[in-house]
Amino acid sequence: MHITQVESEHQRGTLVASLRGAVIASCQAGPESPLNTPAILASLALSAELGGAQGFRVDGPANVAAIRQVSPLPIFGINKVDRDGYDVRITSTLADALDVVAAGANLVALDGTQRERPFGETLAQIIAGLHAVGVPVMADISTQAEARAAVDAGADMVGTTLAGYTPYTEELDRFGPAFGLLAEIRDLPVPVVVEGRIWTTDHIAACFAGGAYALIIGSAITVPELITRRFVTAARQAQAQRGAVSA
Ligand SMILES: CC(=O)N[C@H](C=O)[C@@H](O)[C@H](O)[C@H](O)COP(=O)(O)O
Repeated sequence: MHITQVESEHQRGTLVASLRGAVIASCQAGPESPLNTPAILASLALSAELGGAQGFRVDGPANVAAIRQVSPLPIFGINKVDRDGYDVRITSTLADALDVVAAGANLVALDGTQRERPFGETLAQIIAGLHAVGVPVMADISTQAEARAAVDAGADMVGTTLAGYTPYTEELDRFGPAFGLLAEIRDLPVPVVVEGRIWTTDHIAACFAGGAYALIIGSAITVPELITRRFVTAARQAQAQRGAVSA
């Protein structure tokens, strides 16, 4: 249902304001993951909520609907679809975005880069389509220029999600959050969300000290394969060091 511009601004502003300082759990599982079913992702989300998470980032209508059934917390819906000929993947069309809204998402996160989108849609058109139904938009970006363009296109928030993952930022250090990009965009007129590669409490302190408005944490909360691998790798390194000392 379309609402007036004033109603939309009020609705979006209230929701964004409620997320200041939040830790949002990204509850996603790759196609190869044993956790990749809506019911299991809903349980993961509930566990994160018990731990104090204040919202979720969720991929696809089925997973959004399952989590909406178990929690009233804000959901950033995304809709990852691979389409031949396009590099954009995270919620690349307005129809993909509206599908996760219909499933229960309160906000939409989408690829906020300047790359070409299917059906010739522009970032500004997709954002306007979501604003027409009162839904705030977080633009996932990889550079300062993209962040500025996303703000000009109407984005309510920007997220550092794609730093290091676009072909032209692949040279960036992929260990730890995108602190360099955060420093470049912290003074934008919209909230900046640090998303991706947050693994330690020191990271969290540094993100907020660096101007982050909220954080989205995925793997370190909801991907046991990667959590386990981190500990196993540390164990192997410790053993190798002990071996080197005693040899
Ligand atoms: C680059 C990209 O497509 N990132 C995706 C965005 O939805 C997810 O795969 C990440 O898990 C998410 O950004 C959270 O990051 P991390 O799992 O590092 O906390």
